[in-house]
Amino acid sequence: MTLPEHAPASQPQSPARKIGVLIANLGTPDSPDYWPMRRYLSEFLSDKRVIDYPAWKWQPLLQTVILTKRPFTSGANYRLIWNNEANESPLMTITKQQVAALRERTAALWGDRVMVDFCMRYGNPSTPDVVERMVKAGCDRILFFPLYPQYAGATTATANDQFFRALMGQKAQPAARTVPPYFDRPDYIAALAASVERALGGRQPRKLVASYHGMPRRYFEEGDPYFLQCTETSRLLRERLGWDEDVIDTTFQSVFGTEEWLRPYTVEHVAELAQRGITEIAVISPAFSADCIETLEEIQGEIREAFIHAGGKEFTYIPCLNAEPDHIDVLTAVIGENLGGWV
Ligand SMILES: C=CC1=C(C)c2cc3[nH]c(cc4nc(cc5[nH]c(cc1n2)c(C)c5CCC(=O)O)C(CCC(=O)O)=C4C)c(C)c3C=C
Ligand SMILES: [Fe+2]
Ligand SMILES: [Fe+2]
Repeated sequence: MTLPEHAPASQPQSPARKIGVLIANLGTPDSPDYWPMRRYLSEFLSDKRVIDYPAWKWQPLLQTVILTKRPFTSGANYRLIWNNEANESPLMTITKQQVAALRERTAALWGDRVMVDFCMRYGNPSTPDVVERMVKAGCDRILFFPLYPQYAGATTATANDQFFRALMGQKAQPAARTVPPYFDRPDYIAALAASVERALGGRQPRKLVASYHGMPRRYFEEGDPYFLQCTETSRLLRERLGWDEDVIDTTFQSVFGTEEWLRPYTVEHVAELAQRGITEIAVISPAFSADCIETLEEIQGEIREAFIHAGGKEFTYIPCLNAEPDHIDVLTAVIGENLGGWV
């Protein structure tokens, strides 16, 4: 290609046009030590989509009280589950496995025209860095896929916000699409049901607790559809399993701060179940596409202990869909549908 005289020497030779599929998850600290934990939590908890108090009110409390103590307590929890071999959190390891599996599938379907990569909303690899890499590799179209089955302002919307902010920095801005929530897709529900059957060997438990990450109740009252999408996932899962209405309970975990969050709280609910004589339960966590600190430490630690302490006997944790082949099938199908007209 002949460049016009005024083109800078560094002008890129237009590389082959590609389509980027950018998988996004929440993020995770680079290490469980104090400063990486503090940096990560500060970025996360300064996000207005997560904590919506005015900065003048929230930042002094966050930067002094909360970020003095929480990096130590959260760091200790991350240490319990850390993948020491790869020196990263389980969320990072599983996200990499999901992306590796998706690359195989997309390569088989669309060859090297489609490139798959991942970014995190907080921490590394950052959304702007990966968008930049995709543009440099020749992507003139990007499909952005926040890996949350249920929409929440604090997860899907803030990931999308960050993606669009990253695009603001691009001179040659690619065309962009975002993937909608998939909480009610029959193949996602079928993959959840299969994970229940795998973990329980096909038997029906006395109670299956579907524990979703919580959020302040006020966000729901102000219009966030997360609660409704979670209850719909539970209902469809129960129907798919063919179980009676009282077998699955929907609960919410990970309460943070002093406001009322979505109820019932998982930790209280499992203790009540044990006290009512329901001493064998299974717990699934459909809002997480990958096992993370909230499932590996909170559910399998704190929540399990609350159940046993209240008289519970058998607590079965059903792992997230992670890089299971049927989960990768679902994600590939979602990608294929959302690439309509591009491939
Ligand atoms: C799956 C959906 C999620 C929603 C909804 C959500 C809302 C939300 N979260 C916080 C505060 C914290 N969340 C933390 C961890 C965390 N949260 C999600 C997902 C959702 N959050 C994931 C996948 C993770 C795990 C990340 C990992 O590295 O494994 C934490 C940090 C953990 C800790 O310090 O112990 C906090 C804090 C709020 C306030 C909120 C709703 C507005
Ligand atoms: Fe969270
Ligand atoms: Fe937690």
